[in-house]
Amino acid sequence: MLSRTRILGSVSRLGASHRFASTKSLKETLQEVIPGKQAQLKKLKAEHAQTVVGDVKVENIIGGMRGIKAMLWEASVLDPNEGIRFHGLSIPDVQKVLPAAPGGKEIIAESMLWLLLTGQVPTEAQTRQLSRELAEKGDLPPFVEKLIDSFPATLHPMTQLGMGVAALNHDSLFQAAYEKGMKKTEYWTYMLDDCINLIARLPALAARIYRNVYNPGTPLPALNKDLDLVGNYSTLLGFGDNHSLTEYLRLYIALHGDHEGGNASAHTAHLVGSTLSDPYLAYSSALFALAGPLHGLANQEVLRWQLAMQAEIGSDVSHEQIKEYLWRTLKSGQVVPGYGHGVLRNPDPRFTALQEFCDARPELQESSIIQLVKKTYEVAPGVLKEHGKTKNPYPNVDATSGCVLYHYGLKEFKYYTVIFGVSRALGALTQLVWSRALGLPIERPKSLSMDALEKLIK
Ligand SMILES: CC(=O)SCCNC(=O)CCNC(=O)[C@H](O)C(C)(C)COP(=O)(O)OP(=O)(O)OC[C@H]1O[C@@H](n2cnc3c(N)ncnc32)[C@H](O)[C@@H]1OP(=O)(O)O
Ligand SMILES: O=C([O-])CC(=O)C(=O)O
Repeated sequence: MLSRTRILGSVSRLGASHRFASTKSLKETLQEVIPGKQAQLKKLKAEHAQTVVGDVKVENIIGGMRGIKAMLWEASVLDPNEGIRFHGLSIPDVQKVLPAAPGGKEIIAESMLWLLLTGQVPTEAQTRQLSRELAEKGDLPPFVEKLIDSFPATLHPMTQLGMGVAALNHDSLFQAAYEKGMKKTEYWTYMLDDCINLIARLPALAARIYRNVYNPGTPLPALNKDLDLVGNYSTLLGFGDNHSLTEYLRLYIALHGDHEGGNASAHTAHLVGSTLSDPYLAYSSALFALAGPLHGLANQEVLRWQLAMQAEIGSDVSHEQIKEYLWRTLKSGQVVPGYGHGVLRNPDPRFTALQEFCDARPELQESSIIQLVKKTYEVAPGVLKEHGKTKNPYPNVDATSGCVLYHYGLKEFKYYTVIFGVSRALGALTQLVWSRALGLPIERPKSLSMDALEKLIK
């Protein structure tokens, strides 16, 4: 593990303005940081616009653009072997330096958001100030409550979340200012205001969906202005007195916040936002990408698959029995959910951090579902290597994220991707602010038909 001194070094390596933040607000801090980034981009354009940093092969074009370096994304970069770094900080680094909730130990959404947006580690006071701001802005407009309440309980929670987020654009400050004719230099400030308002409203929106689908008629408490975002979310879900689950949700939501720009949800937000669509519409689109089983929905699929395994072969199973079950899944032409990755080539450090959370808690050590996930991890990479298709036979974060929720009583696994959706807003919305601050253009890559491609090859 890195020493605190080395982590502080890593934070300060980000530049003179990226040391530990002062007493400034989030907007004031960004105001200070933005000119330096704008100058960096100007220099890159002036000195390196024609510098070649990679080449494009036919396999990239037909292979989902895998491997092409094609987007600017400021808050995080994913290394295939080491995993994600947020402004240069690894997961163990952020676990050391980012403020937790009062009485808690895990990173919270606010401190992660501050780091993602500014590249700085917030002080305790700044974190609390942001928590209060989010709680004060967190109520839903009554028409959105009515809209959500009108959905049938059988409508998938992710569809409800995406529709609710899109409807919140009724109040978009960015869109209103655009209609009035704001200057390009003002884009980012309205974008920031919208992004903060959206993040603030996600707990009330996501919890209302949970209440309507799984506990209809149960009253929803008012937001507590002294709680952090996830503390409030957990309370609204009905788990506020379960400290372990609340802490787990804090860690889960902070760690899923950003995974560089090319993943399907973040990229969707970036693409839609590049048309100057407001952040509610951009993030709503991202949520529908997250709702696919190869991406965010895999966390629901993992649990469904592990429970089916448990129902078929029992809880106290041998490695050999799990191997046979894995082979049955593969031979039936299905993917093993929670394994493989588009970029990672080692176990996902988010998976490792969530496993460490389990290892530190005796009640989780005794949980049959958590033990089954662990045993599966012990044999799945070997089976997937032997199967020989996937480039990465190791677990991704979805392999473990749901089982802790399940153990602590949040058992409705069709809801799990909504929690991921509350989290991914932190990174996707951060980049929308940066895209507007840097004046990035509309995204428009070149496509080719197979005939056009063959012509090019000749
Ligand atoms: C938060 C997240 O989004 S993390 C990802 C969550 N998704 C999952 O866990 C679903 C299971 N995993 C997968 O489907 C894939 O590994 C993905 C979608 C994550 C990555 O896809 P790719 O980058 O295309 O993976 P890769 O290049 O290794 O795929 C090569 C082949 O291996 C297969 N493969 C990849 N992962 C798996 C798996 N877990 N089980 C079985 N086969 C797999 C692919 O389907 C592909 O088969 P094909 O040649 O018949 O089309
Ligand atoms: O990076 C990816 O492609 C998928 C992923 O793990 C994420 O979005 O969190």
